[in-house]
Amino acid sequence: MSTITTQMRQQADPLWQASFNHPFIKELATGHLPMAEFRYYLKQDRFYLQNFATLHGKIADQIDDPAVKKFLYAGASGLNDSEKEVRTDFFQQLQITPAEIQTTQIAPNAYNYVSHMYHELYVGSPRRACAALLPCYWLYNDLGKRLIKAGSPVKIYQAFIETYDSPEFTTATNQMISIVDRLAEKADSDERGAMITAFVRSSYYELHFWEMAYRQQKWSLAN
Ligand SMILES: Cc1ncc(C[n+]2csc(CCO)c2C)c(N)n1
Repeated sequence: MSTITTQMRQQADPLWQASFNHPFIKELATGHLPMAEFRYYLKQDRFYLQNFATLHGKIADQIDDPAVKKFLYAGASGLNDSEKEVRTDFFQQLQITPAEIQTTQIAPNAYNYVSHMYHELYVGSPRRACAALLPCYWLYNDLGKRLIKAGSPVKIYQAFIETYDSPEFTTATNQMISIVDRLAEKADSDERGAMITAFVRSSYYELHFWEMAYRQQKWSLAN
């Protein structure tokens, strides 16, 4: 029997391929991505990252396994250091001020993605919530490894790519993959199925996060 994370990755593959081929990613690499779209992404991602850290803590509260608890509490205390530093830097470079952040409306896909993760924890289980967190690490690590080969001619895009290719981030990703595999060992087949669904749905929201930024999505039909 293959591991649950292998099954997850296989089932989500069409969504992952669509992320790798999304114009936001392609243009990030060529340097043609309009800065307005990257700024939009960063502002929406701020909301995502804050909730992502909060969720780590809330899941850790409910998990028994001490090693998993420790990993999640570390994630709750903030993002990994390089990601945090790089984001502060980006906001300064692009002059995204606290006032601009305050007046930013959270867009539908960012809201839906975060809501999905809370749903997995509070209506589902801590195991399902961990499965929902995994594409965040894993997809970005895969993207980092792919994009680093050619890099980007735009300095800030290159810095963004480098964050996700670092050895620390690869280690964290591998730890999270092992955690999900371990949590699945004691789950029955319904729960395992629900974990896979949670992972595939997060992969969908990851894909639509690029689309959201590329289209500068709003709460209206006209875009
Ligand atoms: C929509 C979205 N998905 C994933 C990440 C990447 N990411 C966010 S938190 C974290 C864990 C450790 O820092 C990682 C890898 C992102 N930035 N935005």
